[in-house]
Amino acid sequence: MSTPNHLLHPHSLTPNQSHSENPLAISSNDNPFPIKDVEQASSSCSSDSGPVVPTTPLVSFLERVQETALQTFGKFNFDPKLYVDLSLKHDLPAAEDGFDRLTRGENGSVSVEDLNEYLEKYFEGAGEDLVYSEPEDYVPEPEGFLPKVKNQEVRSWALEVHSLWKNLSRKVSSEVRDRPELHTLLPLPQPVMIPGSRFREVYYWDSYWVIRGLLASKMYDTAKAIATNLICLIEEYGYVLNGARAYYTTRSQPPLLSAMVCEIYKRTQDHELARKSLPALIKEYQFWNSGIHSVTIQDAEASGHTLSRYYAMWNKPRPESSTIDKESASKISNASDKQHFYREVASAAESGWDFSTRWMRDHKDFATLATTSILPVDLNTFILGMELNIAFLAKVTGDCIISERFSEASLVRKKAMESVFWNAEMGQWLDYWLSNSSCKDAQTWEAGNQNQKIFASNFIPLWIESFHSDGFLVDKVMRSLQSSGLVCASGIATSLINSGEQW
Ligand SMILES: OC[C@H]1O[C@H](O[C@H]2O[C@H](CO)[C@@H](O)[C@H](O)[C@H]2O)[C@H](O)[C@@H](O)[C@@H]1O
Repeated sequence: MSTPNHLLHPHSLTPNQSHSENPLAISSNDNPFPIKDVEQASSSCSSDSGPVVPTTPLVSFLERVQETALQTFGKFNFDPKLYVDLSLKHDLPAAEDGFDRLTRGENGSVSVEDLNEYLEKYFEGAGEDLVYSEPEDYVPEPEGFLPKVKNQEVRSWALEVHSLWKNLSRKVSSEVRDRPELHTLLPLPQPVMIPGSRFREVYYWDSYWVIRGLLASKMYDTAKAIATNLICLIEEYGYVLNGARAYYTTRSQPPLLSAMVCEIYKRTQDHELARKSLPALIKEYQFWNSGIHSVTIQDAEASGHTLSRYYAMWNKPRPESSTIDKESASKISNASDKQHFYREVASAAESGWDFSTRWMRDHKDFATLATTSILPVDLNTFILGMELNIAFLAKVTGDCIISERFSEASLVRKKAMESVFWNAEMGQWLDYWLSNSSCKDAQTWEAGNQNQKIFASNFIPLWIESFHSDGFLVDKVMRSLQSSGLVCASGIATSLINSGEQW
């Protein structure tokens, strides 16, 4: 027996440096989004440093339930996330009291019967607080649907995919709004699309592809609703969370909201959405371009190039995978090294590439994860896109000053990407290893710090007009992609190392 069925209900450089040429650079003393209740860890070189955003008492308690469930049900078919997705039937002290009264064996396990009874008595099934919601703009065959697809077989398959919107559409139940302290699900004002299966909540970067799909399906209102939810998260937290759960507040995910808004704007010319999104997008931009996320590298001429990195505000096991993370860290004995490792794990989750050899110093050893020591090509491409998108949205809403500043910032980042990432010999942009992730005042660019391993992310800059408008460059990069070994019969592999990791 693994997990009780009722719980599986289907409906149910240095941080802070800012001396680059970026016209929008933010001084370390002038952080515009002081994150609420952030614990500052010490910043010595050997120990973990950086901010920690606390989670809620409910999340911490559910991690304890998760641990007991593992001890009781065993590893087989065990999904730790299920337990942090439960919501309380009564208040937290009652559930804690019931939990403390369970009779335990030596390893902390309880009998399967007792635990099932306890879970039934105190919790609603995971996902029950996100209720089905019929998307109002869904029609079985939208007018003008994929006009270029003529083949009947492909069209019917595409329509089948289109019909999945009906399965994935949800809204947050009113109970979450009324008693948020009983739920790890966060209240969102508009309907949502979930990835499905164990992912019973909205995810940040998944929403980009969701919106691309919704636009192809002509479901413009649903697409706008999803962007609006993400804007609300920025208004509340200062950044878009990894996902809409209390345990995802400690990190973001690849920042693609500006791309979502622009895609919607280009189809609908919705000025109101463009206008409403701008302050939020600027706030998000500041999140990614200040404090721990921002690093400056000096080139040989002593010019500073400021780029961004992933850096989670968390140095403990990820609550949704707490039991797994603890096991991964079990060989690390020093407490501070453990914290450091947990931050690297959470930062890899922030990258969306959880997990990948891309973030490991030794691809055979997961404990060598070093996400915060890497300046990633894809993240900086997304931020370059953000600069261009903000410039565009500011222009269409009549704010020429903002528009010009962001266009200038995009030129500065493009130059930084060319100086730090571009490798002319390989015809790719390469991730850059920081010499030291937190201790040195200035880092000087060194050719040997470019990570010469091949990843799909090395080609992502071609997605952005500033790069793909250069025909000569496109030819060179395309030749490099064709011969990279990444192009497979059914898609592009993320790396050349078959490590068993997801990415
Ligand atoms: O499709 C949703 C996301 O799924 C993966 O990551 C998520 O699950 C992890 C473990 O449960 C969690 O730690 C991570 O933060 C989540 O985003 C996937 O790797 C993501 O790219 C994807 O957005």
